Amino acid sequence: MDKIFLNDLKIDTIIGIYDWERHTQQTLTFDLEMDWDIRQAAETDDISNTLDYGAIAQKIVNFVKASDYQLIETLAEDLAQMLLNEFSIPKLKLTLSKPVALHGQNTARIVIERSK
Ligand SMILES: Nc1nc2c(c(=O)[nH]1)N=C([C@H](O)[C@@H](O)CO)CN2
Repeated sequence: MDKIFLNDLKIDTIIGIYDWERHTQQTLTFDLEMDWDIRQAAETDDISNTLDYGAIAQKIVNFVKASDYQLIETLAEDLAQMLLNEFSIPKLKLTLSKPVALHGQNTARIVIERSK
């Protein structure tokens, strides 16, 4: 299957389980891999025959900015379900990365694959 990628989408939002995280925005990074057969779009050169990654990016930004989850798991799951409902994506892989300070500056990351 062909893939359409949307990588390195950085969005500030409220996320986390600790008191300070409930009033301080943090920058999350999203990477999205979407299954899509690109041949019809390539033949017609028509945006309506493909997944518009610009429209998808805008939906992700709006969704994440309005959210205030505690866990990255919940955000990833709800975001994936929203994308499957709003767009004709047959299957997606979503990577969500969050900066954390555990032993120096680290990155926590979650990767989920979901399909319709
Ligand atoms: N599996 C998870 N573990 C942790 C999460 C999480 O969302 N999923 N969150 C935190 C804190 O919010 C942390 O990110 C603050 O730096 C800790 N563990």
